[in-house]
Amino acid sequence: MGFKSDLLICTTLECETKEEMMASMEKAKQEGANLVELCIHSLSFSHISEVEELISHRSLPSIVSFSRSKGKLQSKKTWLQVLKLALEVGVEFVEIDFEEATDDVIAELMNKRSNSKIIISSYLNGGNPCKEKLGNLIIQLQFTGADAIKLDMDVAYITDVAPIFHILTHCQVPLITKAVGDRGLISQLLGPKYGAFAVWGSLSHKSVPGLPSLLSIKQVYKLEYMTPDTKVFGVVSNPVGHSKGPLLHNPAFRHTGYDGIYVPLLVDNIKEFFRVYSCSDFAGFSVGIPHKEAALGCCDEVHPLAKCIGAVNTIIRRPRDGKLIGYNTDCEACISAIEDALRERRITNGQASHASPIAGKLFVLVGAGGAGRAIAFGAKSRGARVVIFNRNFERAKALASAVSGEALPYEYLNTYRPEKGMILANASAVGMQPKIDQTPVCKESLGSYELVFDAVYTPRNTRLLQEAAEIGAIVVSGVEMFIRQALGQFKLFTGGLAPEEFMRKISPKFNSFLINDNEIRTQLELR
Ligand SMILES: O=C1C[C@@](O)(C(=O)O)C[C@@H](O)[C@@H]1O
Repeated sequence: MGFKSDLLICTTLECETKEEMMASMEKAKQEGANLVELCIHSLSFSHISEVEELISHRSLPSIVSFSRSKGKLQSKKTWLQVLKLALEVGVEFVEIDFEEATDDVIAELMNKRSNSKIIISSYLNGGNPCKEKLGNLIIQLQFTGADAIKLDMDVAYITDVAPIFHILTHCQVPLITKAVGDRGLISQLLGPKYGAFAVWGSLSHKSVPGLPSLLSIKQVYKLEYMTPDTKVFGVVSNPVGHSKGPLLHNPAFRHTGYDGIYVPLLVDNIKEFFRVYSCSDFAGFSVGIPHKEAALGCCDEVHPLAKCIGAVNTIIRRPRDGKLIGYNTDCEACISAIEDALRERRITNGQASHASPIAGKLFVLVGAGGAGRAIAFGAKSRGARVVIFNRNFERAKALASAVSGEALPYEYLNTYRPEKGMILANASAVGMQPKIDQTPVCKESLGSYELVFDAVYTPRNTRLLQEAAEIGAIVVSGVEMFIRQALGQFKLFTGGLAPEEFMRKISPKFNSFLINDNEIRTQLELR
């Protein structure tokens, strides 16, 4: 893997006082930034000498920017004075808005500078501009004679980011681009692949929609290692922020020396997503809620198990012909985790047998979405009797008929106790972060279950699992299913075996990663 040591990792500092700005700069440095954007327009200062002091004492290479439209009514004179002063002090970059960049201003700044570079920036509001419009704007920006140009644009959908990659590849001048908003995240995470010389991140205490944290850039994605050949993988989901996929797959790629990156993909329309991101670089995908069923229709070929389940959680782009092939790794992941836990108990009790410990059992499933379908088919394939509860009764009935099971009205779930020793599997989102105080089945009803499984893995120990453990049931966490389905995906993504021991070793860090700095260090030491 190549090392792009010259990648600039930047964060924007908007602070009221010089002292705050200095402290934030220090923090940015600790979190891995090697460049900061000092927004002078956010500062309250009574004399320009304060700005001079700030710039002279900067602890990181800096971009001095001063947006007059966002500023605190400083006059044009102050504005120009600040920019010229920054050049005199020898700051690395000075940034000006395209609207302010008249020929006179540019000439004045060019005359003043020695080694500083001038960035001319523009903000494009309104989403989804066509390639031509973007191309024209870039030409205009280049025409100013700037050393680098910067383009921030609002995006409404993840597919609106694609033109950014196009212009990054074709621009003649160093280009910085940012797609603003939640759906713009990949503009930073994949930018270096397409030639971006700088990426933006946020400080850990100040999350900004659409920006990765500086810590995740350095520790999780390691963007400085990205090359044009890096293969792109990601989890197509909505919401996607809860996914621990990036924390598992990125270190696993590195551990095995595979040149890939795995990113969160916040997708609204999955068909459109695959239509737009159709090049071979986008090599493989995990599919999460609510897209697992619709994903089936996006594939050119579907593995028989996934077809039978009616849900796809893994898609790879076949290198030889670019076709999308769908798989389901959820089914085996969940059922084998439940079987292993039951077998362990049987072995402890001296009752080991070769048959599936699920065979003949009453298997109570909550949820009939993509994950629920995979679990229902898995349970049926092992000879269980499947009973399905789902808020939407029609969906429960449809799934029950597909697995020759029974659907019961959701209201009966809490009183359903036909026999002892049943298995309960929650495949609904009840209990998932942030609603962690919720549970699909009340504690009083859990006594009839020998084993309780929860597909929810954020948090690791859901209320359902806590209460099941309290009454002595065997509990199987969604983390186990998550790891197993990811092991299957890794194999499909890379064609090689997944580093299981390593992936298991890093998974206990999931809950605290990116929250606590010490945890991140521990994670790093593990690698
Ligand atoms: O259900 C899940 C979880 C997941 O969506 C995630 O959160 O990373 C990834 C999917 O592959 C898997 O089937």
